[in-house]
Amino acid sequence: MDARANGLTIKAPGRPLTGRVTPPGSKSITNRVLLLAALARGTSRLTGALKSDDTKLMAAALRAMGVTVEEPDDTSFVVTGTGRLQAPAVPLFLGNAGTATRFLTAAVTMVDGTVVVDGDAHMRKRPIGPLVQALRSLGIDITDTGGYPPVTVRGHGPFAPGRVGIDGGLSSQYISALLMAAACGTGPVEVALTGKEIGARGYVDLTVAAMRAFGAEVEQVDEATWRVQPTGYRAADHVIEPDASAATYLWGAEVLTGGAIDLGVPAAAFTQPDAKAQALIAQFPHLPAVIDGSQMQDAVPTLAVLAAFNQNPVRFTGIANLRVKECDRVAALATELSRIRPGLGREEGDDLIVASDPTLAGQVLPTRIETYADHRIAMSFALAGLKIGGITILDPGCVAKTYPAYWDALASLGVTYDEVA
Ligand SMILES: O=C(O)C1=C[C@@H](OP(=O)(O)O)[C@@H](O)[C@H](O)C1
Ligand SMILES: C=C(OP(=O)(O)O)C(=O)O
Repeated sequence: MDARANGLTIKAPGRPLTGRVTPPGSKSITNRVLLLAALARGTSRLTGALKSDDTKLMAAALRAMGVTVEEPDDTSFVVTGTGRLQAPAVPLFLGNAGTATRFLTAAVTMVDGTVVVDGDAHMRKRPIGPLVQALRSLGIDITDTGGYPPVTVRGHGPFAPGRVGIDGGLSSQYISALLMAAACGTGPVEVALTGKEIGARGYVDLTVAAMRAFGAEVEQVDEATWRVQPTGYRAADHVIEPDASAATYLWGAEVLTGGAIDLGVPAAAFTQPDAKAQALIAQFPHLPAVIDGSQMQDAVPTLAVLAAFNQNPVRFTGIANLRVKECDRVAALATELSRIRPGLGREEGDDLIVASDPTLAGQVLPTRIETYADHRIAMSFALAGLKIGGITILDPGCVAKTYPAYWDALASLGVTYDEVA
């Protein structure tokens, strides 16, 4: 099996999938601790790390700013920082890594010099305006391109003490970015939410936990305000937990095939928000009629594909910001589900409605699934291929963003593929 193939046609196994597959390290935690270790003075050993497009781009950007990032093995980074980032000689290219792009946009304001933060054509369509405006309100000289990358920062040192408001409605990553940079300020900084409730608060909790692990003092003053003390960061050794979003595909494969897949880690041990999806996945084929996806956003593609085989239809709510992820996931899920069987998925406002059809299982429905360069569309629709014959996932290599070994992991459970040239 070659993930560089134009497509992979999945052969429905027709039997329960059993075996042991440990998901790779968490993307969210890896990219947080890479940055925090880089901002610390001294050497930090990060183990259990994810090595994928998103984390390699983060590591490369940090190297370009004078940080030593060594890779002694496939799951470790050893990071040696000086407590300062240097201005890079060329623009930082961050592909379609939202975490790296947003986190670094705030962090590079501390650099003495000009930094351009840029991404690929997809990232250039993902909004960054609210973060840029918040940084500008702190007196930072920063410009974006109509609300999108590339962003140009003329850095002049750490944040001054004060308060910064941020609307995290489009992305919680803006809040995480400000919090992580704030600990390197010259005095206490308060980060306050403006606008309505954010999706995925759990990602901010993840940020606070990572910051504390590297010596930061951050307290949540109230529901909408965090106060960060100017401690800077202390080098630390850190064990990164497996990726909860990656785990959802394995939990999904297990319930869809009636199998038993040992992830080597219980669902309750994850601290990432997507682990909440496990309690829903365990209810398959009786998923609830309404699922609020706001606190488990990256798990929604997994749940949506499972919903197609559920006993009752499912409406997904709270997912408006799935429209500004790697692709418009609300539209992509509706379109690709309906490619399998007309009407299987549809949009209603920003909700996604998945019509359930348990009789899909066992049918042969030759379908070429467009993946829109979105790893989660590829990985979730592969689950449909476990039950339906003829499902082809186009551009299967896009899983390299967060789970390069995905196709091998399914193969290790006995799934086979035909390559489409
Ligand atoms: O902070 C993080 O690690 C992430 C936050 C979420 O994004 P948004 O905050 O942009 O919704 C999530 O979708 C992304 O995969 C990872
Ligand atoms: C939205 C995602 O990624 P990011 O925002 O980190 O690019 C994701 O991995 O589903």
